Amino acid sequence: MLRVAIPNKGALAEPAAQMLREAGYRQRGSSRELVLIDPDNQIEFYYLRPRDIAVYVGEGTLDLGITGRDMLLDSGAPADEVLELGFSRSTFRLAARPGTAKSVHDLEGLRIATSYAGLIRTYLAENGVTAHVTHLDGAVETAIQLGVADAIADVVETGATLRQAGLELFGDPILRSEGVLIRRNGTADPEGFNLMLRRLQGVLVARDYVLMDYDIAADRVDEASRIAPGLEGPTVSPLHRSGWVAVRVMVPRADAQRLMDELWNAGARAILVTSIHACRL
Ligand SMILES: Nc1ncnc2c1ncn2[C@@H]1O[C@H](COP(=O)(O)OP(=O)(O)OP(=O)(O)O)[C@@H](O)[C@H]1O
Ligand SMILES: O=P(O)(O)OC[C@H]1O[C@H](OP(=O)(O)OP(=O)(O)O)[C@H](O)[C@@H]1O
Ligand SMILES: [Mg+2]
Repeated sequence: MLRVAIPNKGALAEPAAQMLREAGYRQRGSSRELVLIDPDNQIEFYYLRPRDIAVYVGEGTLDLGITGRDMLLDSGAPADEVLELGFSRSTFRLAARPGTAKSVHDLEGLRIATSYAGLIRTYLAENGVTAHVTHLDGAVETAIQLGVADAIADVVETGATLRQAGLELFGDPILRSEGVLIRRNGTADPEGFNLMLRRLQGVLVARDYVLMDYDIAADRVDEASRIAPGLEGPTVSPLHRSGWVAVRVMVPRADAQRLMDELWNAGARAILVTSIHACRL
């Protein structure tokens, strides 16, 4: 059986389980379940703390895992990212009270609190800065108010938590993170790995793309295909109306409205957009 680590709580847990369900895997019904076997797919899912997942996968105890890129790199575990999953997007950034610092170089000799000590130590070293790093489990924004730190390095999504704490971002973003599928580096593909990869890729494509159908005069297909080329070129079928064809093409969901406008201007009519429920490319 393929053994796969899934985050049991936090920002990654629900989107990871949802993506696996969409990929046709069983997921647990209650947060009390720590292990779930999906016999149809020959997979054991282990629900673990997101921070521990890279460690288990890096040691080879588990074959694959879903965690955040920031957690993977912070752990230093010998595991590689194999697929970006597009959820739990965040940026790892420096913040402090206004006026404290303008860049990482202003942190010389100061105290920095973070849950990602590995990441920040590497970043300080890369920038030739020596500072005191204090590791905290969470709620690091409060460390400044409590006088434990002069600056923090933390995960930022909307920035609402920082604003609430009266803090400001400074310096360049350190890392852009999202949920990722990971595996131990330098090992042979575990049994069932390629199947899971293809299924997850299918979910990503089904989420990001829509099908666009339209009718158009045959002599304008080339022009329309330049507007919406599709992944592997459009499918063109004959229509009863002479000189016209039906075209089907996959387009990014986010571009659908703009492409419909442009295709209309290029002579396309009866333009329809349909969601993709599942796919295997
Ligand atoms: N508010 C957020 N929005 C988007 N992604 C986030 C957010 N907070 C954390 N993440 C990302 O989710 C992943 C897991 O972080 P999370 O905060 O859930 O873990 P944790 O702090 O160990 O768990 P917990 O907060 O439950 O103790 C990380 O990759 C992080 O970048
Ligand atoms: O930019 P925002 O949208 O405000 O999100 C960022 C916040 O979310 C995370 O906290 P979490 O809820 O995971 O608590 P934690 O600090 O205990 O990990 C992160 O550590 C920030 O505090
Ligand atoms: Mg957290």
